[in-house]
Amino acid sequence: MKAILALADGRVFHGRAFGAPGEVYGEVVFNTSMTGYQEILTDPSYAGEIVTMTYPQIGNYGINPEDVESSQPHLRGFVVKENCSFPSNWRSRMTLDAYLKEHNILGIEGIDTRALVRHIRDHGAQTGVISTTDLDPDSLVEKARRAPSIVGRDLVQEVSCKQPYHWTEGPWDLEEGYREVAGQPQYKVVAYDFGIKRNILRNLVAAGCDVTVVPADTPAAEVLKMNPDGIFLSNGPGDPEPVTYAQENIRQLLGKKPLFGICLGHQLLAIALGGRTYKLKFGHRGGNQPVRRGDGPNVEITAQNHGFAVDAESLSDETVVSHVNLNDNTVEGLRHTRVPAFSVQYHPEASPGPHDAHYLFDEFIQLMKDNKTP
Ligand SMILES: NC(=O)CC[C@H](N)C(=O)O
Repeated sequence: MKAILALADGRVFHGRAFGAPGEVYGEVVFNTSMTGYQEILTDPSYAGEIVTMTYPQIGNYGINPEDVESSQPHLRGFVVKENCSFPSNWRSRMTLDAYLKEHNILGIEGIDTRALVRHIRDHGAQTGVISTTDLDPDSLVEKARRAPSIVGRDLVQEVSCKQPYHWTEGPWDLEEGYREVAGQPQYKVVAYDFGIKRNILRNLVAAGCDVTVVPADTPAAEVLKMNPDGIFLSNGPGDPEPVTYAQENIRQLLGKKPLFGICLGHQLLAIALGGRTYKLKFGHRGGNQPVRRGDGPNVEITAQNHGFAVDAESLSDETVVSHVNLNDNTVEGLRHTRVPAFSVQYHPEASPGPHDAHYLFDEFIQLMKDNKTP
């Protein structure tokens, strides 16, 4: 079946449909990870986005029930050069095509993804439409132009949990799969779910935390009533600016309990501290983004997935930029000098990606230890 991807600026790509048929709009972005498509599909941070994979063949190790970052895919559409119909892996249970059909996600293959990515790099990430029902390029470009932009929309409400829950699953292991962690947890953590990835929760459990996940709009007072040792601010989709209730809650929590934020959590913390965010031209999405830690020679290779960033100029004197992206000098981490709060724009939990930044979970533990009230 034919399918078309049309961008708001008029560029059109013809391809073949896989996954579910239909029509969707979303912010067209690209991810340069060579593996990890299942984790990418199920990362709630991609809600509202049409994701292009730069690696030319996707789906070759199939779909297994373990490599998921949430219970279902969240992205709007999936763009690949070649979708592999004959996966080979001992854990594979179904093809990518069958999985996307099951979850009603549109895929388009046979796209010159190199040309698409170069176009996005030159002209910026923008709204696009994938369709199998309307094959008129002019009509699709017009639909892409009229579709809502990712800027200014609160997508957190679409993905956050509705009720609090307790998380106990630890990291994956070849022999046993995901396992519980032995021993009594030492630190009570409340994790705000702005679209949280499971591997963050698994890493917190592995670091010795008793983790309760709460909905994104849980009032600060309610969180404080639970008397946690630390509060985690999760990753999540879309523009941080309209998520004002979270910014307000974070403002109220600052200085009361140690705070650790990742990605959207980092952006929301920055806004709560008086900073601003802005939309990057085409974002950072992939598993090999170099980040410099502090002023020294330490460089981490990191997993990233974001389209917005914190404006360094907007930060107060009390907020230190702790990490910088070596590709474009954007802010990758911050730390408050007076109250216990720090955050990173990238993903120390990887999944998919390198584990260089795993030490950040230990830093959160240390911060909770230093601030523990007897
Ligand atoms: N992974 C994330 O949390 C992404 C943060 C935010 N949605 C962005 O695109 O910048």
